[in-house]
This record gives sequence, structure tokens and C-alpha cells, in this order.
Amino acid sequence: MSEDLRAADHRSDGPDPDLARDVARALRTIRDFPEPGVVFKDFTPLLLDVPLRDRVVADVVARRGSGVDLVIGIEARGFILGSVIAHGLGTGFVPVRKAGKLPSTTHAVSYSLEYGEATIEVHQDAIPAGARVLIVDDVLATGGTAAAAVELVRRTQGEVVALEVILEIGFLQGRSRLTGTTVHALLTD
Ligand SMILES: O=P(O)(O)OC[C@H]1O[C@H](OP(=O)(O)OP(=O)(O)O)[C@H](O)[C@@H]1O
Ligand SMILES: Nc1ncnc2[nH]cnc12
Repeated sequence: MSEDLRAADHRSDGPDPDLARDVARALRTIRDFPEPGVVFKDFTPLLLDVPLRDRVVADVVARRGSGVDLVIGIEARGFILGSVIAHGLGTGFVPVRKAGKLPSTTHAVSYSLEYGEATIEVHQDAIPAGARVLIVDDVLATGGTAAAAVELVRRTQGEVVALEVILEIGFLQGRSRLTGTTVHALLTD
């Protein structure tokens, strides 16, 4: 765990004041992965701690309440968190996949991220016009992935309620690419 991980500002008045601290302890830092110079934040240990995972879900459910019609998760790590959060919210789940993986007609958006470039897609008929959509991922870094997901939802004529992430890597300034989108990060590094 990085010593400088700090809680987002809801920490002291939320229903689970120790959540951010406990999640920070569950994250693992791996240097020079997947390429030299990248400080990789690995959330897989969190997935092994079932009570902590359930507290993360409860935190999102408490914040978003009944204001969400669909959760979308971004391949691959966003699938894991997005699925359990959709279950907690009692909504459907829509996978946003890397290019070429979805079988039916898609919208596609290309973007760059901290260590490369990619294209993500969503099925054109997965999100009804006007649906209130929560986007879920593990990490917000440069914001390229999240901004592309927002654009995909816009193309379906859905409405993005918010982006929920476990960790925001602050120095990469991903929020600056998400003007007009509500962003909630449990932790900021
Ligand atoms: O803010 P950005 O700079 O766009 O980076 C954040 C994205 O990078 C990671 O996904 P990655 O593309 O590595 O895919 P993975 O989930 O398959 O590991 C992470 O899960 C986010 O989706
Ligand atoms: N530094 C990082 N750690 C984990 N996931 C990431 N996605 C983009 N940058 C990342």
C-alpha cells in the first residue's frame, strides 16, 4: 500500500468511515508493470476479502440509491466490480468490451490510456434511450478509458449518472477529460 493514499472527502461523514483506509490497505503497488515507468495499482487482493468487497458495494449502493437503471463495466477489471455493484443495486449490467469481442452491432470509440491505445465497444441495443447509467471501473488514470465510455453512453442516448472508481491516480488528471460527468473515487493516490 502506498502511504500517500488518502480517502475521498466523503470518508468522515459516510456510513462506513473506515472503508477508504481498509481498501487502501488491500491495494498492491507493482512498479514497472506493464511497462517501465508505470506504477501499477493492483486491486485483485480486494477481491479475496469478501467482507471488504461487500462494503465497497454497499458504499456505492448507499450513494447511488435507486437512481440507476443500468451499470456498465469496462473490460476487464470493470466487469468484476461492475457486476457485483449491479447486483447490489438490483440493476442490469452492460459489458463495454475491447474491440472485436461483442457479437452484435456496436458503437465504438478509440482512445489512449496510460500505457497504450485501445478501442472499446458497446452493443447498440444494450442501453435504452434515457436510461440512467452508472459507469464502474477500478482505476481512473489518464481518463481516456472513462471518457470513451461516457462517449459510448452518449451515442446510445443514455444518461451518465456518474463514474465510480476505486482509485484515482491524481497526477494523471483524468478528471480533466470528464468535464460534465460526476466522478467519485473511493481513494486518490
Ligand atoms: O484512465 P486510463 O488511463 O484510461 O486508464 C484506466 C484504465 O486502465 C485499466 O484498464 P486496461 O485497459 O489496462 O484493461 P484491463 O482492465 O483489461 O486490465 C483500468 O482498468 C481502466 O479501465
Ligand atoms: N497505474 C495503473 N494501475 C492500474 N491500472 C491502471 N490503468 C491505467 N493506469 C493504471
